Amino acid sequence: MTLLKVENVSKRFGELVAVNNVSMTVEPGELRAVIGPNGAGKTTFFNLISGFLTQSSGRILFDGEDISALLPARRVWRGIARTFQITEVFPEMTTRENLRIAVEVASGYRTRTWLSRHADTEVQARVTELLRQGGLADKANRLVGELSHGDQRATEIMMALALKPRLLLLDEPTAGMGEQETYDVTQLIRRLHKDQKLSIVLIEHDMRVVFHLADRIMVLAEGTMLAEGTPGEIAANEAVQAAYLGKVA
Ligand SMILES: Nc1ncnc2c1ncn2[C@@H]1O[C@H](COP(=O)(O)OP(=O)(O)OP(=O)(O)O)[C@@H](O)[C@H]1O
Repeated sequence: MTLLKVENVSKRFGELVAVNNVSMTVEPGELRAVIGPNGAGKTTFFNLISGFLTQSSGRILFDGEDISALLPARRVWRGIARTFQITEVFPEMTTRENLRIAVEVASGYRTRTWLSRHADTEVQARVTELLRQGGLADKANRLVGELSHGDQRATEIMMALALKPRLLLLDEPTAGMGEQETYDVTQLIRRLHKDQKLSIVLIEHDMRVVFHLADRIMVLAEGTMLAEGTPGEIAANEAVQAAYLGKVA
């Protein structure tokens, strides 16, 4: 069954139509990129999926159920997790502590004052697994604020994964990063997608990242969907070249 179905969604801010009648489907295990020039409506589109904004019209189905009216937290519990353009971690805490908080929240232990030995062992095992998957094992005891931008992003992504999402939304995961960090974060996303068959939608400006990762790409321009297709189809699309890729080159 289709995992995410966005149907004819629009978002108006007064006179401005930031997202104009956009539809998109994401199948289980798919990695979908959303690209487009500045102000195209990408972040607004993400905010509609995650529930930080409510659409002016249209609807959003997740796993066949209409989630259009659900608050963000409810969508998280349904299985939609997201990261932000600006990394959201606790810089004064270690990588392990950051992940531990996320695991405790995900397992409902965060509100308890005391954990049984069994629960504690379970949490620790999950944290260790996430550290390993995120390539962070050797940085487990470092303060996150002292890590490279790429490792901070990896920590944030693994915190989102602690929620065991069925859909991960990544808003410009390589924003502001140098070559090496961009490469490392791209490899991490690729691993999560390929090894864990995680369904991912990502907004990304770096075309090398997009064409390396995406199964399918949707191009937004001025709030409307300009094109949709495989990386090959998008690269060959003249409207896209004219409106977007041409400007980048
Ligand atoms: N809360 C808001 N109120 C009013 N206008 C908004 C709001 N959020 C976004 N917009 C406008 O909607 C349009 C789309 O913005 P959005 O941030 O979604 O684009 P974007 O494609 O993510 O851009 P960028 O690549 O620069 O992040 C822009 O014209 C923006 O100014």
